[in-house]
Amino acid sequence: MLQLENVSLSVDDGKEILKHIDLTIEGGKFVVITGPNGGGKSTLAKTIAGILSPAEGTIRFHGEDITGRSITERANLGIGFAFQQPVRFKGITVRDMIRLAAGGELPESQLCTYLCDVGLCAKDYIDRELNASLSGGEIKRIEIAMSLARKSKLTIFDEPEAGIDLWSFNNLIEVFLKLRREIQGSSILIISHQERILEIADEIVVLADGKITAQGPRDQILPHLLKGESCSFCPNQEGFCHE
Ligand SMILES: Nc1ncnc2c1ncn2[C@@H]1O[C@H](COP(=O)(O)OP(=O)(O)OP(=O)(O)O)[C@@H](O)[C@H]1O
Repeated sequence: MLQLENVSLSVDDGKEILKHIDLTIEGGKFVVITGPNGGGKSTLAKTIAGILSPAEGTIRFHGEDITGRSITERANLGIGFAFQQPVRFKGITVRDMIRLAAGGELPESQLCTYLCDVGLCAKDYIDRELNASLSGGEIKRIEIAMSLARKSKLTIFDEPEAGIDLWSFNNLIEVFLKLRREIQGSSILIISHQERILEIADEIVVLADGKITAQGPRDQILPHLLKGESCSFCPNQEGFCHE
């Protein structure tokens, strides 16, 4: 479904953030990318979504070369991205945003289900404006509800657990388990450090120092991540891939 071949990305000062990444994500898979802070995970997610452009390499989605495609074009092709720090829009309600994400009208009951799934009481939130009065955790959950409504072929979540309280985190795991049951031909790519999210992955990818240092089925990779304090997948053996 998604193929990255030899993808590299540098920032303005010449620092190489992604180094020759080869990665394939098959349809119907729930894939978690983990690794030490600063390893390049968010940069990789943004490169797949089209927010950042690689200096070299090719990105293919369903066989089509999308390397030069914009974020909007990729969204239209079916790549959805849930931001680590979601944007807030003045004058637009939660209802409007979820409908926009779904691409049209939605029965009220379905709108409410998306909000309930992320632990928000629909009657309290559906007509709220998406503005600064919402807390970081609330807006994050709304962003996840929008991703559920979008039903993209590939949905990318960058640290969905960030800023979410423990009760909502338990809910979030339920949401991902539900998504995992329902994905069929679609795929989910999650950037996360959380053991409970790693535990429900089909595949785990470890990214450290801009390189993929391990990749494989959860049962192969997770025991190594949990084994010791220092992660055996870190190239310098000093980083901590799992927190
Ligand atoms: N625009 C930029 N200019 C300079 N350095 C950058 C830029 N963007 C990212 N970096 C650096 O690239 C590295 C990778 O950043 P990235 O946010 O992708 O890491 P990450 O693996 O998602 O980290 P975390 O787990 O802390 O969220 C970091 O060292 C970061 O400081």
